[in-house]
Amino acid sequence: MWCHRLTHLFSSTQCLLNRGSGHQISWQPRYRKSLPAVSRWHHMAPASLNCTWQLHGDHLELRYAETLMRFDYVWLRDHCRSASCYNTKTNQRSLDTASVDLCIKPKTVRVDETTLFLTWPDGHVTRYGLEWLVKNSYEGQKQQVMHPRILWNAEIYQQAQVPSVDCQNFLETKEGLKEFLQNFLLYGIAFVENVPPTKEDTEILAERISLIRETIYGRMWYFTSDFSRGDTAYTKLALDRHTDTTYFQEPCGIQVFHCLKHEGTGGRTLLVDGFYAAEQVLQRAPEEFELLAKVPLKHEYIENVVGCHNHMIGVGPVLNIYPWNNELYLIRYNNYDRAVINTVPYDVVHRWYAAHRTLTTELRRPENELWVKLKPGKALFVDNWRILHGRESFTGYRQLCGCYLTRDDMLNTARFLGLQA
Ligand SMILES: C[N+](C)(C)CCCC[C@H](N)C(=O)O
Ligand SMILES: O=C(O)CCC(=O)C(=O)O
Ligand SMILES: [Fe+2]
Repeated sequence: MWCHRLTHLFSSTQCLLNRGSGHQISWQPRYRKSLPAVSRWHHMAPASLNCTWQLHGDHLELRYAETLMRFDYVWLRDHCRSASCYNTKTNQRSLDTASVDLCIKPKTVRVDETTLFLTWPDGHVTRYGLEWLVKNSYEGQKQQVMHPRILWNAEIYQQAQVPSVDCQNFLETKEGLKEFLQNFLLYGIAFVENVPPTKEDTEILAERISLIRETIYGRMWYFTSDFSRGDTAYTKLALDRHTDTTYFQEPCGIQVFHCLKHEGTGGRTLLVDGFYAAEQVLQRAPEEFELLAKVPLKHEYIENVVGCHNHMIGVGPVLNIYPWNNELYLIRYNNYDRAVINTVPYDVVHRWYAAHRTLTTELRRPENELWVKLKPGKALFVDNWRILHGRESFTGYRQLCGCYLTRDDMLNTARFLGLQA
């Protein structure tokens, strides 16, 4: 039995992390035919009594820092950090993994206070720091929070009183940028204030945290209700909550909105934390959560207006989770752009509709809705992999500008600033 440990670093309603056995999307490791185990535990000198190890037919078992770890022998050879196996200047592997005998076993094993030493049949010696092993082992990874997040409904978000960052502070100081990114990572939305209301200034903001992802809508876009493009966004109509570009194989990571002008009524922006809603589904109906995470669907963008002919298709489940720790990382939800369902048989389709309804009910709870009125000078960054946006219908002239950004490069900036991302 493969055990998943539940890790509670945040309360369960606040964090969608390692969910463990409650939710059965996990994978089973394939065991090689095990050789008889050597069941003699090795204890270390008094100084390191907290480390014990045991050699098995196909793996090494190591207990250190209250973590029981199991290492496959090929893994231990493959990750060798010696000068001939790993280039510390480039942080790249030099060892050709394909040259490792899949039945390899260490000839000798030794552990001192800090280090595990393995000698291989050809005499090569591999050293691992015990701390490094804890950090990099499967078991150690599972105990770590990958992405700290605060899941929110309107009340949680408002009570948190997350401050907007001042534009100058954001552009000119490391602290301003770091505070902004920390909030963005935690909540999936963040605001910058006192931005000059132009497309060019919005572009400068966007480039401070990531790279602009150019799409069929251009690099920086401007839009009004002129129906210049074949999409409801270019009208005055209300738009229900959704994520954008669900019809891309990889939906855009971040969306930036800056309202440059609005002379009229309505047009407020709706924001809903998709991960909070998904967490509610997981708590109430785990089998429906699983279905939403497993059934692949198509989303489609078909446009035929003067000068714009586009047909985009993206396939993927509504909820995307990392298979190894069940962490949710992307929600793909857009009922407008969802294509014909022809990837699932009829009986699964029916259960899928029921699961989709459960999620929709959560997403539509008024207490989960955060309404904001975007004004010139206030730029909004939305994590399009997590937060749904929508808008109220409006009257009058309204002009929005913005762009999409890549998520990887935002994470890169965050890591550079020392944030966990
Ligand atoms: C943001 N901008 C106006 C450029 C594009 C809007 C794209 C709308 C599309 N239905 C989607 O949800 O992806
Ligand atoms: O008009 C708005 O406020 C947002 C429209 C929209 O959903 C979009 O542009 O992606
Ligand atoms: Fe949108």
